[in-house]
Amino acid sequence: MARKLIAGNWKMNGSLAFASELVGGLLSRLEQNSTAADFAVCPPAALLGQVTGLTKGTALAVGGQDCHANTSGAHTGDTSAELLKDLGCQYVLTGHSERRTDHGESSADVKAKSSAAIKAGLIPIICIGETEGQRVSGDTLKVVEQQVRESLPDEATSVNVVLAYEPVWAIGTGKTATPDDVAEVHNFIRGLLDRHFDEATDGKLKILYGGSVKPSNAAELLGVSNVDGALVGGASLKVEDFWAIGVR
Ligand SMILES: O=C[C@H](O)COP(=O)(O)O
Repeated sequence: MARKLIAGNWKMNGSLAFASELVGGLLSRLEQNSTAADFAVCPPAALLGQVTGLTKGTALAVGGQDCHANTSGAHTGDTSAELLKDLGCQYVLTGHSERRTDHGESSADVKAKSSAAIKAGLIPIICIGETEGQRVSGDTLKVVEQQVRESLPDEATSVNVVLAYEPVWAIGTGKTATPDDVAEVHNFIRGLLDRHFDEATDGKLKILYGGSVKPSNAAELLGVSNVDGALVGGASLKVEDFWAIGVR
């Protein structure tokens, strides 16, 4: 069975001391245990150099939270995928709903960023998901299909990208999609991907679930068919909770 990926998105949280403590805690647990899941952390850009320094040569992967579509240039405040790769990252989040909302990122932007990530040798974790209004209107599958189709870059294969289904209404709210909700969307995405790549992508292209994942609901959510891991926000900020989500 393919290993699950448990990725922690720290969002705009953390400090030098926090990163040192959290990463240290994860590394000591990884050294002392064999796990059935792979772990990754996605700290804020300013902490990436410190974190990749701590994780170099270990089983803990690191990802950025965003990258620019261009390789370099006059883009104040942005970070290129090349620099993330140079720092030692393996992943980068693209299209997180907070970036789609806070920074007006469209799926076309997400596609361009994901393409840049692949070209730089990173695996983009491409985030998609419907808002509460879209779910209530019965548009969930339509929205998810459009986001998948418009966000997947041309360079995508079943092994160089990861998708993360994050219903926006479940992010940071404590509301969690039911296992049936998650199964419906993940099975639907799997069907889309199989048709898109003209191959059975099962076990290769990972589809993560994100939205209020915590130790108490992780086993149930990670047990749903076609859930290949989790993208964890709040609960990734406590080493015991993040570890407990991946090690059950
Ligand atoms: O990227 C992570 C998601 O936005 C989930 O955040 P949350 O676990 O705090 O709901």
